Amino acid sequence: MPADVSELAQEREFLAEARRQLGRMRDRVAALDGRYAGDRVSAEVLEAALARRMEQLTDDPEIPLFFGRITVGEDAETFHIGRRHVSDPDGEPMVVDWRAPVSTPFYRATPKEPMGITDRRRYGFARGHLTGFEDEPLTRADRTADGPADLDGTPHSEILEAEIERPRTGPMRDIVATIQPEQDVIVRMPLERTLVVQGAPGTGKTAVGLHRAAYLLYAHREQLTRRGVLVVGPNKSFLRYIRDVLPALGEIHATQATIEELVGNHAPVRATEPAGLGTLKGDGRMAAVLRRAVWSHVATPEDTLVLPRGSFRWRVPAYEAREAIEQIRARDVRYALGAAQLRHALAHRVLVQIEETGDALDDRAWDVLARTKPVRDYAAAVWPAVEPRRLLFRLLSDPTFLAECADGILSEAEQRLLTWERPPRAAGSARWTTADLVLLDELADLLDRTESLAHIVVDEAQDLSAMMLRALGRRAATGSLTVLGDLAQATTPWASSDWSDVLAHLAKPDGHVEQLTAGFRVPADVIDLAARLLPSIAPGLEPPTAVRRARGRLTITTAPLDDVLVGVPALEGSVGLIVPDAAVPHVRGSLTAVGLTFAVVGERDDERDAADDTSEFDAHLDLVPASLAKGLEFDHVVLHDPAGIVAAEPNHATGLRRLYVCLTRAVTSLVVRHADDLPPELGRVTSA
Ligand SMILES: Nc1ncnc2c1ncn2[C@@H]1O[C@H](COP(=O)(O)OP(=O)(O)OP(=O)(O)O)[C@@H](O)[C@H]1O
Repeated sequence: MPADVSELAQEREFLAEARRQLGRMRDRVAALDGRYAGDRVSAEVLEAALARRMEQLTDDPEIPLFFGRITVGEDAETFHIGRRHVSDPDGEPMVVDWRAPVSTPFYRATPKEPMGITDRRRYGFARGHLTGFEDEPLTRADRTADGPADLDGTPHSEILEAEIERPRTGPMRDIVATIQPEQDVIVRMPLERTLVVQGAPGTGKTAVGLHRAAYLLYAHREQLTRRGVLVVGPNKSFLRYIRDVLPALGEIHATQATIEELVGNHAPVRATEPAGLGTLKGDGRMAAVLRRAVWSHVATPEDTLVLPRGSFRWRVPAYEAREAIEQIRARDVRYALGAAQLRHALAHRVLVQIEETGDALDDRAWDVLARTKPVRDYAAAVWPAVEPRRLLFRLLSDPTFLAECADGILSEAEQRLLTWERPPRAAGSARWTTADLVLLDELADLLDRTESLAHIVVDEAQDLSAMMLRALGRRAATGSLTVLGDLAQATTPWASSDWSDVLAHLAKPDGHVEQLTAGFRVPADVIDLAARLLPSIAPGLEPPTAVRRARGRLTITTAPLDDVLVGVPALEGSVGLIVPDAAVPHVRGSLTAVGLTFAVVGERDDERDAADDTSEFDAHLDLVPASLAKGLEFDHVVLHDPAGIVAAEPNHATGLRRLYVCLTRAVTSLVVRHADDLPPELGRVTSA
C-alpha cells in the first residue's frame, strides 16, 4: 500500500479526532434521549433491542468511522466518507454520511466520468486500526498507474479486493465501503420507483436491498419513519441472518417479517396442505372469488325503514334504500365503510324529512339518527357485518356457496379441490394454513383498507404466490417496493416465472426490472458447476460473472460423510453442512458422534423472539436443512446427498432449482458428497 508515512499519521490523527467528536455528539443525544424516553419507553421490544445493538456498534472501536475520501474540484476540498455523519463543534462536517449526495462520486466516478472528483482514496483497516490507504487519481495525467486495470480503466484496487475476499463469519455484514457502481445506481433510485432486482446467486441482491432501505430512510427520514419501512424475508432464520445490517448502518426504524408473520394476526397457522391446493389458494383468481363472496352479502331491500321519533314515524321506502346502496357501490368503497355509509345515507333521508317540517338539525343529530336501533338493524339486514374467518369457513365448507362465488372463475374440479373433505365444525376450530391466512388477509382488506407503508423491501420474491404478492402490494399501495429475487431459484409450487406478472400482482405494473450480473460470493469453478443446471431450470437466464479472484475449491466425492467431516474443524471461516431436510436427524447424530459442535439452522424458531441475541450464525459449523439454505452463505459448504435434495421436492424441476440454490452458497470451497448418482443435468463429473 503506497501510503506516505506522514500522511498516514495525519489520517490517523484525523480518525482519532473524528472519534472524539462522535463521542461528544453521542453524549448530547444521550441527554436528549432521556427527555424523550417517556414517549417511546414501551415501543416494541424489537426496537429497543436494535437500539441497544446500534449503540454497541456506535461504541465499537473496531468499526471504522470512515472508509473513503474524495477530493473535489479545483480547490481540492476533501470529504471523508463513513457510515454516519460526524461534525466538529462548529457544525462543520468531518465525516459525511455515505448516503449524502456528496458521497455519490465515491461509488460511481470512473476515469471516463470523474463526476467532478480528482482523487478517490480507500482506507485499509485491521480491527478498527487504520493500516494504510490507496489513492486513485481520476483526472490527472499520472493516473496511468502501474498494475492491472479493470475494464473501464479503473486501476485495480487491492483494498477493494481484500474486502470482497475477506472470510465470512457470523451473520451478514454491510458492504457500505465497497458498493459497486451498478449496485449504487439501484441503492439510490428515487423512492417513488418500484424496482425488481433480478440477479444470479451472490450478486448482492439482499445487500443492495438493505442498503437501499438505509438510503431511503436517510433521504426521506421524516416520511419513512412516520409511515414505516418493512423488510420481508423467506423465513425466520434468514431474517436473523440479515438483522444486523440495518442497525450497523445506523437504521433501527425498519421492521422485518416473514409473510407468515405479516398475515399472522388473522389466526395461527395450524396445518399445511398439498402443493396443488396451496397453488390454487395462491392463484390470483382467488381475489375475484373472495370479492364476490364478500359483496354477495349485500341484499336488495324490500321493506320500508320505519323510524319512530317522538310522536312521529319517519319512513324511508325500499326503493330509496336501494338507490342509496347503488350510489355507495358505485363509489367502490371498502365493504365495512359502505355499511357505515348506508347507515348515514338512510339517516340523511330521515333528516331531510325532519327538516322539511321546520326543525333545524345539525351533523350531530345526523350521527345520532345513524346510530338509532331501527337504522342499525335495517342496515345490518341488507348490508350485514362480515367476519373473514367465518366467510372463508363457509366458502371452503359449503360447495353451493363456493359455486355461486366461483362460477366462471374456477373450474368445477378446482372448486372440488378447494372444498374441505372433512370440514371443521366451526370457523373457530378450523386448522388454517399459511395460504388460508393470506386469503383471510385479502378478505380483511376487502372489508377495511389495509394501511400502506412507505416502502417494502421483499427478498426471494420469486417464491411468492399471486395472493401473497397482493398482500404485500396493498401494504405499499401508496408507497413503493424493492423486489429482490432470482427466477432460477424459484422453489415453491406457486412461484413466478415472469417479473411482469409479479409487478402486476403487486399492483405496480409500471415498476421496472434491473439486473445484477457480477457475482461476489461464488467462485468461478463452483459457478461453472451450478450453471450447468440453468438450461433445465431457467433457460433465459445467464450465470453470474465471478468477480472473486479465488477460483474456489470444488471437490466431488463419494467418500463417507464422516471422512469428509474430519477436515471441518481446521477450516477458517464459517462452514455450512447442507443436507436434505429429512436427513437432519441422522446427520445430527453423526456430528454428535464425531464430537463436532454445531448449530441447526431454523431450530428453536418458535422459541426465539426478536430480542433474542443468540444466532445460529455465530457457530463455526451450521447444519442446514436444504429448504432453509436460500439466501445464506458460508465460507465452506459441504453438500450432502444432492440426489436426495432433488428428490425431496414435489417435481424434478423444483428439485433441480433447490439444488442450484444449495450449490451456490459457498464462498471459498464446496464439497459435494454423494452416494447415489448425481442428477444427469449436472453433466459429466469425476468424483474423487
Ligand atoms: N459490492 C460488494 N462488495 C463486497 N461484497 C459484496 C458486494 N456485493 C455483494 N457482496 C457480498 O456478496 C455476498 C452475496 O450477497 P447477497 O447475499 O446480497 O447476494 P444475493 O444476490 O442476495 O444472493 P442469493 O441470490 O444467493 O440470495 C455477500 O457476502 C455480500 O456481502
